[in-house]
Amino acid sequence: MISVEEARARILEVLRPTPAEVVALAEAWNRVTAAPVVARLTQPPVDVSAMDGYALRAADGAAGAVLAVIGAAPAGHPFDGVVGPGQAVRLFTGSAVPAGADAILLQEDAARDGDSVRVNESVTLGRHIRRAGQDFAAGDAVIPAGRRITARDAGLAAAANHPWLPVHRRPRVAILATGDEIAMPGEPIPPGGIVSSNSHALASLVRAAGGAPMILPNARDDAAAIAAVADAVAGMDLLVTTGGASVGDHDLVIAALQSRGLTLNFWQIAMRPGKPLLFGQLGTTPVLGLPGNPVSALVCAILFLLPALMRLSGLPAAALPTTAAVLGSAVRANDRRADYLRASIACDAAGRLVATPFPVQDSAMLRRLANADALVLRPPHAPALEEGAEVSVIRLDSLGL
Ligand SMILES: Nc1nc2c(c(=O)[nH]1)N[C@H]1C(S)=C(S)[C@@H](COP(=O)(O)OP(=O)(O)OC[C@H]3O[C@@H](n4cnc5c(N)ncnc54)[C@H](O)[C@@H]3O)O[C@H]1N2
Ligand code: MOO
Repeated sequence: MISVEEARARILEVLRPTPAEVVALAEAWNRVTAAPVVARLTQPPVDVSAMDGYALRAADGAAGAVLAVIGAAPAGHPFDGVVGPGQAVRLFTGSAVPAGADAILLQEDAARDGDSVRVNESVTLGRHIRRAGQDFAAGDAVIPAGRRITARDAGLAAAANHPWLPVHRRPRVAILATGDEIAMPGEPIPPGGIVSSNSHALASLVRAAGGAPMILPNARDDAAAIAAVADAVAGMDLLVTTGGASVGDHDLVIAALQSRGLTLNFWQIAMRPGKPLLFGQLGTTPVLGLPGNPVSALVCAILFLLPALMRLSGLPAAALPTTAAVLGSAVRANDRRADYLRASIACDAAGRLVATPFPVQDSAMLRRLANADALVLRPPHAPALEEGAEVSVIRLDSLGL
């Protein structure tokens, strides 16, 4: 059994970002840039006023001075003359500062009288002038490659005059649930069977991470049925299977896919829940085989599928961030499998995060997982800890999953 860290590294080593496609800026939110966004213009393009008021020479702007108003320059209508000594030009927020002027007299600090204006408050050289290029200059890389476009980035790309952006194609992820006992929600359930929750949970997770999920029809515990998916997944960026990964007589995923050329990179990791995780390559399609137990499948998806999707999407791939918390109840010493305990989170009077693991940690208890706020990390062979001891947690609430 390999460690969680080695398993993640082996997965990320194999995966490559999807190729680029060009999308309209309106569609670019949450996509990942495939090239730096380079400004196609300078912002602001010229020196502009940050306030409504008058442009003048700072030397003329002492309190009590009276200046001749020689014109006006509304935003978008630059004044094409020069502001000379003793002169001022009316302007507004966003107006280009006319040649000759080097200060702004605020409207509130001025008294207008026909063609002249009186300075009531002395001006300061350069104050209230936004310099050309103060935000960015043409040729600046304003957004790097490999960044998920936020609403702020979309605004920045627009300001830099980009109607389209090159982004990585959404990773296409095929999802296959296996098992004679499972039925899709709403379908007839075989005797003693259960409804497949994994396909929908995983599809939602893939979508949340910016991927395009494709739920395949469930495969029975039958080698030929599982092998048949090899044809369906050509052209997918990843095949995710659930179930049939353990050691039972009906756990056929590895053997069935090996009959279609699967090369196994690893099988079984030192982790709970999720020991029977497998990873390999089926033709050009990487295969991540998750355990069937719903909690195991989802915890493994959080630990391995999310970073895999980051890599495929063109993002820097990394383990999920952890947060420090204190235990709300004691935990036992751990064995050789890293444990990820489902826990609730609260804040104590001192403002510390308190993580309280649920007393029962069965990997079939999906409701518990859905209600968990965090996973408490218990490294292999970690000692027993008392209530109040420090632990690392992965916040599930902030992942939006
Ligand atoms: N003798 C051993 N038995 C088991 C071992 C072991 O090492 N030795 N490992 C256990 C661990 S740990 C896990 S996890 C499970 C995983 O087994 P599989 O990946 O082969 O999963 P299945 O046996 O097919 O199913 C397990 C469980 O999950 C339910 N299931 C399956 N698919 C779905 C689905 N799409 N949606 C919801 N639930 C699903 C299935 O009905 C079973 O109850 O093996 C242990 N056994
Ligand atoms: O690892 Mo299994 O995932 O313990 O139930």
